Amino acid sequence: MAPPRTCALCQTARPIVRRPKTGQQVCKECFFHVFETEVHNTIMSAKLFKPGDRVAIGASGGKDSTVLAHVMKVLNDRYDYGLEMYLLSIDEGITGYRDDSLESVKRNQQEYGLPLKILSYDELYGWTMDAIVEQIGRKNNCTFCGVFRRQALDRGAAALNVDHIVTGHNADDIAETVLMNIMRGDIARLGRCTLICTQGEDSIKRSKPFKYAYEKEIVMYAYFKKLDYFSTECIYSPDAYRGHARVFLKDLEAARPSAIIDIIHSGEAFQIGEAVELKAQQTCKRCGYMSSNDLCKACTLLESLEKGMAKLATGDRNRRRLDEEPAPENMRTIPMFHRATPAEPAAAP
Ligand SMILES: Nc1ncnc2c1ncn2[C@@H]1O[C@H](COP(=O)(O)OP(=O)(O)OP(=O)(O)O)[C@@H](O)[C@H]1O
Repeated sequence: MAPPRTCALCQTARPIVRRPKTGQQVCKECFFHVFETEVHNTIMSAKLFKPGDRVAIGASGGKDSTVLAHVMKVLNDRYDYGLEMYLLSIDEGITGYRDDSLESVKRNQQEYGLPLKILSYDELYGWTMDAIVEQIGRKNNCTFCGVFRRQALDRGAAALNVDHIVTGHNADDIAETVLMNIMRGDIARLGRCTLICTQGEDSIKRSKPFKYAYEKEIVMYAYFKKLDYFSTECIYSPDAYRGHARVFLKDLEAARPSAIIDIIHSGEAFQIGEAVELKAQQTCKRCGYMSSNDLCKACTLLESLEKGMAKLATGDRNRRRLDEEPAPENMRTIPMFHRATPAEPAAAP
């Protein structure tokens, strides 16, 4: 069938893309507009922000967060959200990967004129991912990185005195997570993973304005807008199990593009029974970060690194050996978590 001569939306210009989400043939300007408008509608229907909110954009320099920073700026100006926005980057200390992607973030910072704060694992934990991988190897290092990043983002946000972090998690990421939680039988997480906005007891709000944005459309947007981003995958073997979910999802999407949204809706529709409620939150006895045990996950993992026994930290089998090993005298610990209150002045980025 010959392609249509005019854009399905404006009926005037020549179509140049076929929207992966809907199959519509649209022109470049209409594609930008419909993509931005859908994100705006997501933000409005979830009531993510109110005027005056201070919001940190988790900026990794990759495609999703680069497009997020751009679109957040466009929408904040176009619809007068009244947000005070910051870029927040965590430097995991991965040579040849994060150092390069942070250069993209710095260039974007110049272009958008948003203040940027970079917080490194090295300054917070005394360990870079390069050093962690040296001790633990490539298997399971994602566990350390994920736990450390989550806390680092919260601490960076507290230093900026913001109470809301937005991340570039997209519809594909969320659908993959739904599949992974089903495959693992993790019903408690299944109930939470489709939420557009999460907030622990005293934690900082996190939200995902790209919850319904397809990865393919994000890539197209970045390409046609000529955005400056870093496109290499992490050199320390991305999460293998997620990789299987990703391949499976891509196959489903090829057969039926709505599969991504359908899986998200299925995840949302699950009713979570009382028996699978998450453990109650308290604060870590060592660093004050929220935790469901005496020690938070980051302190536990850091202790295992300091004892030189990090390989034992990610499985339950050898936990006892790890707990029995005395802590080294000069063991590094994470500074006390202190959430700035609105009355306090924010630290300079
Ligand atoms: N080092 C980091 N510093 C700040 N934010 C981060 C960092 N790593 C991840 N994030 C945030 O978490 C989101 C999801 O991260 P993930 O690791 O899945 O990367 P991704 O899907 O490749 O996204 P991106 O393309 O933005 O890197 C990112 O879009 C970003 O908002």
